[in-house]
Amino acid sequence: MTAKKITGDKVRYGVVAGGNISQAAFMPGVDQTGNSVMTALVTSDPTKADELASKYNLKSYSYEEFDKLLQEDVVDAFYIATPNFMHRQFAEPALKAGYHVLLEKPMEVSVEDCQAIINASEQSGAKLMIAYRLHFEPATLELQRKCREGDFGDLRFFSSIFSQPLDTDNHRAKYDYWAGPVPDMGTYPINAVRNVFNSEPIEVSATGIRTPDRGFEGDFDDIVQVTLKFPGERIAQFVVSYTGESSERYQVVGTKGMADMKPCYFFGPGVKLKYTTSIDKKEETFEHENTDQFSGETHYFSECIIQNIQPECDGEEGLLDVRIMEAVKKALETGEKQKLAPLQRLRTTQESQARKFPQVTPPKHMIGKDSDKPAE
Ligand SMILES: NC(=O)C1=CN([C@@H]2O[C@H](COP(=O)(O)OP(=O)(O)OC[C@H]3O[C@@H](n4cnc5c(N)ncnc54)[C@H](OP(=O)(O)O)[C@@H]3O)[C@@H](O)[C@H]2O)C=CC1
Ligand SMILES: O=C1OC[C@@H](O)[C@H](O)[C@H]1O
Repeated sequence: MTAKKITGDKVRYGVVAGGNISQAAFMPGVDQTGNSVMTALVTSDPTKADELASKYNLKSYSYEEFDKLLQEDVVDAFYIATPNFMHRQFAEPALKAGYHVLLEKPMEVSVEDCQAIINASEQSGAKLMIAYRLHFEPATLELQRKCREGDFGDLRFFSSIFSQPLDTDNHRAKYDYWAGPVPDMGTYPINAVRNVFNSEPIEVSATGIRTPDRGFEGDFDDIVQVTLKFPGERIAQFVVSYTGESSERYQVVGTKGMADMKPCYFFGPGVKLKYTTSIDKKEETFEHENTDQFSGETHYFSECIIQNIQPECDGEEGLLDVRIMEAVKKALETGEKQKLAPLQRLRTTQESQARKFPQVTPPKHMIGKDSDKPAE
């Protein structure tokens, strides 16, 4: 199969899974991109197949009908937002069939699965992008560029926290490590520090704990501390948690100055990512407008499809994060430091990727079996 060519002026998207992030963030942001449109929904929930599909004027399909959809001319691309362990199940056949794929983070639950998804994309030439919404967020891109250009001197260390209390009903609470806080939230500090240092870690160590009476069905540590050693004697550490109060921050310290970003990972109405720098003891704060990060990533990916450009946050970027998560898992299981083969990725975030779409208002209520939960 060869990659789908766009015939109209908009990329037609099929949404796979109508969960929280699809309903609250991706779907409401598509219209204002101007270069993207939704035409199909793939869901296991009959209420979503009916009500969510009609809200956006979409053709709906069950998971069992996915192959049928691949044979029809209804979409050019998919946005896949199933739980992590189901990403390959939809991404691989879609890419093989020539459909472009915007795949939610983390890319999958093993390097082997990530590689299979990359192979499928290379086989047909269809574009693959991992939905790293912060790769299109102006404050993030600006700070990462300053770090790499030496504004803070020789970067020495990175430190971060990301915490969010998790509802015991959420799918993340029911499985193993791969639905736990390291793949779910650790993606953010891991991806941030790789782009801040423009480098890949060579050693990983980790400690995890389980909060007493946490009420989660799944077998995973709910608070995890990770240390990453980078070439050039640089270090990064972060803590992610499903049981602490919501909090997020990262700090980068160099020989000449430092940056402190807070908030740094989240999105949504009113969330303005902001950072303060301190260089030669002079403090300055940088705050950008609140942007719709989902519209931004969708606009960029559609542009890549239309103009035949390899997306910056492609499958390699996703795999390199999952490679670290696999090492964290081993470090937690064995209590031992894990070595990673030295690697250097040739691409990194670019400020030209910034997109400034106004934040859309998410719907007040979710449709379907998740409807008891408020849209975030
Ligand atoms: N980029 C970002 O900022 C964010 C990314 N994400 C990523 O998006 C993905 C989905 O997350 P989110 O929307 O929060 O998850 P939800 O639990 O809210 O939704 C997941 C959806 O997947 C479908 N599904 C299919 N099989 C299962 C299963 N066994 N258990 C639960 N759901 C199933 C359901 O959709 P249906 O009923 O339609 O079949 C369900 O509603 C994850 O990979 C996550 O990491 C999540 C939040 C933020
Ligand atoms: O942005 C995010 O923050 C909360 C997480 O649960 C989610 O999966 C993640 O992508």
